[in-house]
Amino acid sequence: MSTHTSTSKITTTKIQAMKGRGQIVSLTAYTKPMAALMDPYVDLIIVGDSTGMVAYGFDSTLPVTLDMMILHGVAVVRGAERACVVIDIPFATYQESKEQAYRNCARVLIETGAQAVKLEGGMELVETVDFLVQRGIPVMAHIGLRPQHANVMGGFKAQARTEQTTELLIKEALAYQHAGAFSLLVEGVFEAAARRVTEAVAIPTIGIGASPACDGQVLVTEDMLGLFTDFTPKFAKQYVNLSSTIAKVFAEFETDVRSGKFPADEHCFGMSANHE
Ligand SMILES: Nc1nc(=O)c2c([nH]1)NC[C@@H]1CN(c3ccc(C(=O)N[C@@H](CCC(=O)O)C(=O)O)cc3)CN21
Ligand SMILES: CC(C)C(=O)C(=O)O
Ligand SMILES: [Mg+2]
Repeated sequence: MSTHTSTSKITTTKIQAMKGRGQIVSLTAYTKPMAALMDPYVDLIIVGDSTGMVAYGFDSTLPVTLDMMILHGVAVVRGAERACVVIDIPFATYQESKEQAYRNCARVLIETGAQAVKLEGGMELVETVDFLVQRGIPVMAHIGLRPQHANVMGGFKAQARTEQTTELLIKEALAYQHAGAFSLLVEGVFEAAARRVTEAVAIPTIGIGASPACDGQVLVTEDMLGLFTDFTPKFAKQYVNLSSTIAKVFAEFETDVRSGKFPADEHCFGMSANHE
């Protein structure tokens, strides 16, 4: 049951103010019906570039385009009455320059009506985030495991295991806060690092594979529902296996069609009372 009493839109400033007031609840969505189903229960909906792996079958998020994110963003915004909607900006559409980032992030917000964008980065992207926020674009900064960096990192590997890498993560988090990010997405980091980052910054941390120490939690919805089975990150809790339910329905449909049980009279035009 949702604890929210009003149906007014949750803004990025409301999300920012939720730090220290209980856990922030978030899930990913790529379509209108999923967004509408989760809207009463979540504070934040992230239109993730994980859609490239979950819905399109790519083996990384790199081939996802700005046009794909905009179309999914349009759909999700139509299903999200109250949750804050944040859209992932895909690989190679913001790293070239802060002007390129502004042009593409502005296009995403204008064409979708979402509240904010999410960008993956380290220290190299702080100046860009500052540029965007000063010009009216709310940014969630995605730190730690950055799937768009998988080719440089040698795959999807947990981050901030050592004291040195933990200190770098804290430095990045503080720099993004200073640049005006309204929140941080912290992915795939060791518990001690997530806890120290969350304690160090005044903006909320939303974790995925980043321990309960964060100010909020997000999961890829298809992982939680058992609708994505190509791989399972250690941090993905599967609440239900909808894949097996759906497969059973498809098998039943096959049986019905092959046996002539479907369609029945009630599914057909002109077959009700009198056959000539
Ligand atoms: N369906 C889905 N769920 C996700 O969480 C997700 C995506 N797709 N696509 C984009 C990224 C990729 N992510 C991933 C993918 C794989 C692992 C993984 O298999 N990790 C291993 C090894 C970790 C290590 O070596 O440190 C694990 O056991 O969790 C983690 C995150 C998270 N994101
Ligand atoms: C970590 C999650 C929210 C993400 O970036 C994605 O789904 O693409
Ligand atoms: Mg992403």
